Amino acid sequence: MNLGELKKAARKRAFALRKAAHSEHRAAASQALRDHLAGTAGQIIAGYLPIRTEADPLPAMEALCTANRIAVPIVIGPGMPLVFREWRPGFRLEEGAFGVMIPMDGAELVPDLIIAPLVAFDRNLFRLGYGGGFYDRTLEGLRQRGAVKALGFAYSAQCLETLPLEATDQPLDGVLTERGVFPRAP
Ligand SMILES: Nc1nc2c(c(=O)[nH]1)N(C=O)[C@@H](CNc1ccc(C(=O)N[C@@H](CCC(=O)O)C(=O)O)cc1)CN2
Ligand SMILES: Nc1ncnc2c1ncn2[C@@H]1O[C@H](COP(=O)(O)OP(=O)(O)OP(=O)(O)O)[C@@H](O)[C@H]1O
Repeated sequence: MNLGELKKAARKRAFALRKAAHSEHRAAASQALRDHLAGTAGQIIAGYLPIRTEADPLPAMEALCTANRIAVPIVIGPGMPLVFREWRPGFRLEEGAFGVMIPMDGAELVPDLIIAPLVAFDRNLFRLGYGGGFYDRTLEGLRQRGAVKALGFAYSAQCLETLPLEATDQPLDGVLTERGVFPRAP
């Protein structure tokens, strides 16, 4: 199998694991993220509006939005990094690329912290997404320009022993699951 096929196979396996975990641990994961970030102030935090069986960061985003500015990702085109638009509860939404909801109005913000959805992660905190390379390109660009932290948000069941990797894959700074922060393998 070539790399693309290996990634596709890992994605398929992890989707099934994520789906099972989502029905069992959804509330616990949302609460764990909320607890983990409690007390954060004065930051620009990129969350996301969840699709399918992604861990749900909305309770944390709602709790954080008074002391911080919250943004969500927007796909502006294939091969492009994501941009982030300000989000608050009640903002008018429209459907963007890939069926993801995006705010209709809101300032474009550069995040200090990115809460990244994912399909699978590994013990070295590498991440597998839907295959567009959007978070990889975004993190590469932001890391070149300054300090940005990337926190993966997932169910612990989405941890695979090894992920097929390529040179452009950007590691996360941490992964938060319903069981807390996942340790990087020694
Ligand atoms: N909630 C959420 N918002 C997000 C992302 C995400 O992963 N989750 N993104 C992260 O980048 C961007 C949207 N990118 C996405 C890219 C692909 C698919 C997707 O479902 N892909 C299909 C295959 C698409 C095709 O090629 O036809 C699939 O996986 O089956 C979803 C979102 C920005 N917003
Ligand atoms: N910084 C980059 N520059 C150019 N190409 C890139 C970059 N990052 C990723 N890519 C390309 O994007 C494609 C998809 O990457 P990958 O399979 O890792 O996406 P993903 O992490 O699963 O998706 P996403 O980040 O959108 O959730 C790959 O062909 C990869 O080579």
